[in-house]
This record gives sequence, C-alpha cells and structure tokens, in this order.
Amino acid sequence: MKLNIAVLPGDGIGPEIVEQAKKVLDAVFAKKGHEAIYTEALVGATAIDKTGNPYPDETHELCMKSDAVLFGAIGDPKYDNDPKAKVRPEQGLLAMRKKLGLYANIRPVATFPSLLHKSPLRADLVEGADFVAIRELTGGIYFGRPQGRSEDGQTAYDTSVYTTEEIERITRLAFDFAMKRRKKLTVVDKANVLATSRLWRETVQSIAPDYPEVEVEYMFVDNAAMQLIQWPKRFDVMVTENMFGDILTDEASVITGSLGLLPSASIGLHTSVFEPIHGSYPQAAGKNIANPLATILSGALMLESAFELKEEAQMIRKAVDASLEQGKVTEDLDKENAISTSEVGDWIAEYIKNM
Ligand SMILES: NC(=O)c1ccc[n+]([C@@H]2O[C@H](COP(=O)([O-])OP(=O)(O)OC[C@H]3O[C@@H](n4cnc5c(N)ncnc54)[C@H](O)[C@@H]3O)[C@@H](O)[C@H]2O)c1
Ligand SMILES: CC(C)[C@H](C(=O)O)[C@@H](O)C(=O)O
Ligand SMILES: [Mg+2]
Repeated sequence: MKLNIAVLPGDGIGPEIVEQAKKVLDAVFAKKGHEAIYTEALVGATAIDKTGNPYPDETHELCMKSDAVLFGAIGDPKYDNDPKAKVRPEQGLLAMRKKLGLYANIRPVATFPSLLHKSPLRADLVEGADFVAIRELTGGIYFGRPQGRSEDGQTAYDTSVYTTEEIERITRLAFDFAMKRRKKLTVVDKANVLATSRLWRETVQSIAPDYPEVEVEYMFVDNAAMQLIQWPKRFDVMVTENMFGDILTDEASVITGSLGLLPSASIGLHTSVFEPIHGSYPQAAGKNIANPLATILSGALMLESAFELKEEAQMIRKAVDASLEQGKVTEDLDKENAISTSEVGDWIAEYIKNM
C-alpha cells in the first residue's frame, strides 16, 4: 500500500518525538511491504519564525491532499509569556482544526499492566481502566465570537457557541463508539449553568432512542473531574465539549502514569490528524528525554483509522507493551534507569524488525 503522510513536527519536543514515530512506522512498513511518502510542513512558532503565519497556506494544501497527518506539538514560551503577542502558535493549531474540519478528537485512555505502579493513584483503582474520551474540537469557547477586549482594555470576553448540528454529529460518533465497546456513554457537561450544555443534553436525549442498547448517563464536569481519578473503571465512552475534553484528558493521563503516553486521532471532514495529547514540553526540547510513546501510539491510531491497517497497528502496540514491560522507558516513567527518546524509538523499531 502507498501512504501519503503529511508530517508537521512543530515546536519544542515536536521534531524529536515525530522522528521516533516515523522510525517505528518505517519498521512496520518495511516488514509489511508498504511504501510511505512523508512530506514535511511548518506549523506553530517555527512557522511564525519562517513565514509570519502559524498555519501557512502551503501547510494547509499539503494536509488537504494527504491521506493522513502526523502532528507533533506546537507552542513556545516566548509566546506563552507574552500575552500581548499579535500572532500565536496556538492559532495555527486551531486554524488547522477548523480548516480541516477536525470535529472529533478521540483520546483513548487505558492503563498498561506493566505501569500500574507508576500511577500516583492506587493500582487496584486504575488496573483495567479503559475508556475513550471523545472531545468536540471545532466549536465551543475556543471558536465562539465575539472574543476580545473592550476599547478601554479593562474587560475581556470569550463566547461559547454550539449548534444542534455540531452536537449531533459528535454525539452520533460517540454512540457508534459505545456500540462497539461496552455500550455505556457518559455525557459530560455543565447543564446546571450553561445554555450550551443544556442544548447538548437536549440533543443527546433526542438521539438516544436511536441507540436503545446504549446506557446514557449525564455528569457535571466538576463531578466528572473527581470520578475520573476516583473510579476510572466506571467510564466506557465519554463525550464532551472542546474545553472540558481538553482539561479532563490531561487529568486522565495521570491514570496511565504519564502525559507522554496518551495518543489521539482528530477525525476530520477532509483528512484526519494524529497527534499526542500533550504539548511542546519546552523544558525538554532538544534534550532527547521526552517520552515518544504518545506519538508512536498516535501512529498506530493512524494506521488503524486512516488506512485500515489493523494488524500493523497491533504490531506497534505490541512493541510498545514490550518496551514498557522491559523497562525501556524515558525518565518520566523511570528516573533512575531511563533511556533517551531516540533509544526508545530505536528499541521499538528493532523489536518490530525482529517480530
Ligand atoms: N497539541 C499541542 O500542540 C499542544 C497541547 C498542549 C499544550 N501545547 C503548548 O505546549 C506548550 C507547553 O505547554 P504545557 O507545559 O502546559 O503542556 P505540555 O503538555 O507541553 O507539558 C506539561 C507537562 O507534561 C509533561 N509532559 C508533556 N509531554 C511529555 C512527554 N512527551 N514526555 C514526558 N513528559 C511530558 C511534562 O512534565 C511537562 O512539563 C504551550 O505553548 C502550550 O500552548 C500544545
Ligand atoms: C495548545 C492548545 C490550543 C490545545 C487545546 O487546548 O486544544 C492543546 O491543549 C491540546 O490539547 O491539543
Ligand atoms: Mg490540551
């Protein structure tokens, strides 16, 4: 099979972790006789430095004509520390999501049996936790208008907007996921306060009769934040709006042992993007210490959902499990015996070669 993959390494640790994912994908492709054509493009702070635009037109055109996009991370402290910056790396990520119609961000969270002791949570509580968070990605407070400041600069405002249509498409996708899993859907919202959340509940209630086998529960986001780490095993599929999904999934990474472990797939109207849920971790940039597994596992999600290469995706997951079992991990998982980012990539690629 020929695979056209756009590669957007981005900022900070982005290039280092994307390199490991490519290394691992290449090992799989060599084994299974596939041919990948990777084309790199700029995004984020790196793109601002070179073009003034965090999501240049050429990058967008490349994404549009690719079968899938492998994305690292964006973000740079020089913008984070300058609230008055006119253009920001994050605008590039949001523009990409909007222009590619990436409305659903799928974030699977499952504990690794060999890492139970790495979670600060009690092993018996996290053992076997396995759920999928489905985060709406192109609406809500991230994109609602008006957004800005009053003329005197003393008032700032953001607006959360959702249409029935936007809620419907992500809800149906979430129900479809639930049907393929344990048939339980948790809708996380703040319907006791927010009008958008009440429209979510109303919309989900109107769709639920189409999926009579799925048990639906509604949970306020503050409660969900607690239940998630108190009793993660109660969740199967969780669907929620853009900002709640962002926050809850970083929190959920604690269940697995590191933010560097969680991959994601952003399902789009035009193409799909595969990326770790974490950011550019600037403190680690260039040090060869960041955990590449979230990106490597995003590669597995890409093979499975963009190319229907299920067996190939399983090869990656099996190799990752083996690396964890044998302690071939970066310092976020084992300070004393850590190996480097590139050594983890090498080890996993080698494991696949010998499969
Ligand atoms: N999708 C994205 O590109 C994305 C996501 C989140 C944050 N960001 C951006 O990244 C920059 C840094 O943000 P932040 O520090 O809040 O979040 P971050 O996710 O970059 O890092 C937060 C912490 O998580 C841990 N961590 C993250 N990735 C790791 C990895 N691969 N291996 C080991 N540990 C890891 C580190 O302890 C780190 O200090 C900001 O500019 C932010 O806007 C981008
Ligand atoms: C960098 C930021 C805009 C982004 C988000 O909030 O969506 C990030 O946190 C993520 O999870 O991809
Ligand atoms: Mg986030």
